[in-house]
Amino acid sequence: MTKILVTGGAGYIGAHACKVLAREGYTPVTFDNLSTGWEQAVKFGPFEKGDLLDRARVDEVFAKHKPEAVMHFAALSQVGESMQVPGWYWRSNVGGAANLCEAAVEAGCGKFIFSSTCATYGDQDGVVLDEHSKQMPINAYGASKRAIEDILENFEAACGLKHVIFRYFNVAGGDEEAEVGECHRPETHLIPLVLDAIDGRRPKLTIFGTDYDTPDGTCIRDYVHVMDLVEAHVLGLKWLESGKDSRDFNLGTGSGFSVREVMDAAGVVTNRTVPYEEGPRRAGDATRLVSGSSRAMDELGWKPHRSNMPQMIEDAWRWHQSEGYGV
Ligand SMILES: NC(=O)c1ccc[n+]([C@@H]2O[C@H](COP(=O)([O-])OP(=O)(O)OC[C@H]3O[C@@H](n4cnc5c(N)ncnc54)[C@H](O)[C@@H]3O)[C@@H](O)[C@H]2O)c1
Ligand SMILES: O=c1ccn([C@@H]2O[C@H](COP(=O)(O)OP(=O)(O)O[C@H]3O[C@H](CO)[C@@H](O)[C@H](O)[C@H]3O)[C@@H](O)[C@H]2O)c(=O)[nH]1
Repeated sequence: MTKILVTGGAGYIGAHACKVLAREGYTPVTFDNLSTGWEQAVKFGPFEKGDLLDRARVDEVFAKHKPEAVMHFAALSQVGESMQVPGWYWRSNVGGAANLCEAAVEAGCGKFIFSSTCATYGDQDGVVLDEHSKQMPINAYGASKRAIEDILENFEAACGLKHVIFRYFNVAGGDEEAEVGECHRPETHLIPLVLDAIDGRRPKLTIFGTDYDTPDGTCIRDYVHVMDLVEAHVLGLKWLESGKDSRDFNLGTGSGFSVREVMDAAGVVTNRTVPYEEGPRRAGDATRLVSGSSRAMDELGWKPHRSNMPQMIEDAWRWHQSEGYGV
């Protein structure tokens, strides 16, 4: 079976990608240092423990498995943290990606699918964010991802490495069977934190900023279901397999939800109230990030049919109430 090297396959999105790749007849080979991931999440193919900054180890894994393509999910990915330790983000995300591209090219692997982010667009309130929008990141995380997009352009020009770049908006929800799910420790993402507050795992949710220029004063994001998102990656893989050119795609739905709207929706789905307090803004947060693009739907034939707020919360809630990875 065709092998795909999945960096970050022990993490939230990477584990869901492995599940869908296996379902589609590929063998996902997870490469992960377990810094924020879980060995228990690696269920659908072999596991190779390693760090992308360890070039010899990356080479070893390419030589052993000879993957047809790379899906590169591994990264440090917290906006707030990136503003506290920017050097770590640049070193790990950008250095790791450069190593991975070089190793892929030297091993004769010519297809690369990359998890980028709408955080590369920065804070452009009122602007529809499509693939032509200017990229002006306002935090170190987004800047490191923007730099990796440049690396991919350079590797294509210099070595012919073909790529698909996916700029995700906010990823939420989980596998319908709850075999894998969102498990960040510490958790920083809004929906799992809202669910933690609802079921008493945390005393309350803190809303980061209520003075933004939005109808209810809280930040607006575009949420996309993780299973829809990883299905787009399989379409991206098939795009490259069919010999098409490198391409970038936003992955969002075009609908924005404020922090308060997410809390309200979670209250309805779970039939509970969300204990909360209002707090100050978090450094690096953009006011509004909503996709204005249908390129993935038009060109890849992507159908994000689970990406509605009640379904995403329901799937996240199912995982939340399960034993998860037992951690
Ligand atoms: N979660 C979101 O809403 C979202 C939105 C936009 C983009 N993304 C991107 O999607 C990707 C996956 O995000 P996630 O939420 O699944 O994160 P995650 O933290 O759950 O998964 C990342 C995985 O990468 C591994 N990893 C990190 N650095 C590594 C290194 N140097 N070498 C080897 N393994 C390493 C971690 O151990 C972890 O298993 C990231 O690139 C992130 O930037 C996520
Ligand atoms: O306790 C919390 C946590 C979050 N928020 C707010 O909720 C929104 C969403 O925050 P979060 O879930 O942390 O996601 P983002 O900071 O938007 O970042 C996510 O979404 C980005 C794309 O928008 C990805 O690139 C990142 O990897 C991913 O972490 C933001 O306005 C936060 O300020 C709160 O008010 N309270």
